[in-house]
Amino acid sequence: MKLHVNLGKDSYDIIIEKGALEHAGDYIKDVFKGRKIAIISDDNVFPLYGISLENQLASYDVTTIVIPHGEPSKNFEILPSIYSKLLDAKLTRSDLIIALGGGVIGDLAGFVASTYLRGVKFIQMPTSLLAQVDSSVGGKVAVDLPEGKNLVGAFKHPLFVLIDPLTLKTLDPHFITDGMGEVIKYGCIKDRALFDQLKGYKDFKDLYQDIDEIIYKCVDIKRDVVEKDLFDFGDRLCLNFGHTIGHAIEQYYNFSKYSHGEAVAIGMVAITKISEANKQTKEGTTAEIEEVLTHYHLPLAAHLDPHVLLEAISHDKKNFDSQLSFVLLDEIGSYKIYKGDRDYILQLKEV
Ligand SMILES: NC(=O)c1ccc[n+]([C@@H]2O[C@H](COP(=O)([O-])OP(=O)(O)OC[C@H]3O[C@@H](n4cnc5c(N)ncnc54)[C@H](O)[C@@H]3O)[C@@H](O)[C@H]2O)c1
Ligand SMILES: O=C(O)C(=O)C[C@@H](O)[C@H](O)[C@H](O)COP(=O)(O)O
Ligand SMILES: [Zn+2]
Repeated sequence: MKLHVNLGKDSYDIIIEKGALEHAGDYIKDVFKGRKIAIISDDNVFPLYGISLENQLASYDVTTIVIPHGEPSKNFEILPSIYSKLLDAKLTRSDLIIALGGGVIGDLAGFVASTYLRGVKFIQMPTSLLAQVDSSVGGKVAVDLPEGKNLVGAFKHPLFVLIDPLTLKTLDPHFITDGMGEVIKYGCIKDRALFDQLKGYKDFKDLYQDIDEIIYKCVDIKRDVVEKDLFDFGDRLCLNFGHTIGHAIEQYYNFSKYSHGEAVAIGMVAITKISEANKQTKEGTTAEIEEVLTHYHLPLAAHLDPHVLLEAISHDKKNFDSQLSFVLLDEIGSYKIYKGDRDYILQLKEV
C-alpha cells in the first residue's frame, strides 16, 4: 500500500508493506545518489534491524549512531554528541540520515537532520506502532526540554517513509498498547467507523490481521490534515487531542513514568470529562472512550492534582497570544477548538 503526501517540493511517499525493511536498500538507491549515510537508531532496534540495513547499504559509506532507547534520550543534551559523530564521519549536505526506530528516534534524528549543516536529506523507517501510525508522518521533529515536551523542534520532511508492519512482531506488548493510544485518537477526532471497528478486535493478535489497513487509515487521516494545515494553526491542531494534559503528565514525571500513548489516553479522558460536564460534548462520550481505552489496557487517569500540570500546560504549543486552545470532541469522530485559559482543567478534582 502506498500513500502520497502532497506538499509541493516537499512531497513524499509513505510505503506500507510487510517485509519492506528486507529490501529497504532498493528504495534508498532509487532516491539517494549521494555517498554517505548515517543511520540513527537505538540499542533495542539496531540489533534487530540495523545490521541487515547496513548490509543492504554496502555500496555507500555508512556510519551508525546507536543511542540508549527511551524518551529520556529525546533530549537537547544528547545533540552535541550526535553532531560530533556526523562531523567525524564527514557527512556533508549532499548526504543522508536514516531514522530507524520508534518515535523517539524519528523525532530526534529528524531534528538532527533539520539542523546539522542547516539540513541534510532524511528518511523515516518507523519500527514501533506509534511511529507507524503517527510520528513518522507530518514532518514534526523535536527534542524535549526539562520544562516540557517537544519544546525545541522544526518541520523536516523525509524523502520517503518506509513502514514495515512485520517489525511489530518484536515490539514489547507495552508499546503496542501505547501505540493504540494514538490509533484511538484518530478514531475520536475524525473517524467514528475506525473507533467502532477497534471495539471489535479480541486482542492485538486479532487486530494484527488488519494492521496494514489500520496503519493506512491513521496515516491517511494525518496526510489529509497535514496537507491542509502543515504549520499547525488550524485543522492540524486536532492531532493534539489529549495532548495538552498528556504532555504535561509526561513532563511532570520527567518523561519516565508514562509513555506518550498512555499519557495521551489519560489526557483524552480528562479533557472529555471536562467538556462533557460543560455540555460541550455529547453525553456518554467519555464512557465510550474509556471503554475502548480499557479494552486496549490503556490507563484512564494518573490521579494527579491538576494544579501540578498548570506550568507545563502554559508552554503548550497551542498557546497563541497567551490564550490556550483545547481540542474538544463534539462527539466521537468530530472535534472543535475551544479557546480558554489554563484554569479550564481545574474543573477536575484529579486528572
Ligand atoms: N512527530 C510526531 O508527529 C509525533 C507523533 C506522535 C508521537 N511522537 C513522539 O514519539 C515518541 C514516542 O514514540 P514511540 O512510542 O515509538 O517510542 P520509542 O521510540 O521510545 O519506542 C518505544 C520502545 O520500543 C522499542 N522499539 C521500537 N521499535 C521496536 C521493534 N520493532 N522491536 C523491538 N523494540 C522496538 C524502542 O527501543 C523503545 O524502547 C514520543 O517522544 C512522542 O512525543 C511524535
Ligand atoms: O503531528 C501533529 O501535529 C501532532 O500533534 C501529532 C501528535 O501525536 C504528536 O504527539 C506531536 O508530536 C505533538 O506535537 P506538539 O506540537 O504538541 O509538540
Ligand atoms: Zn502524539
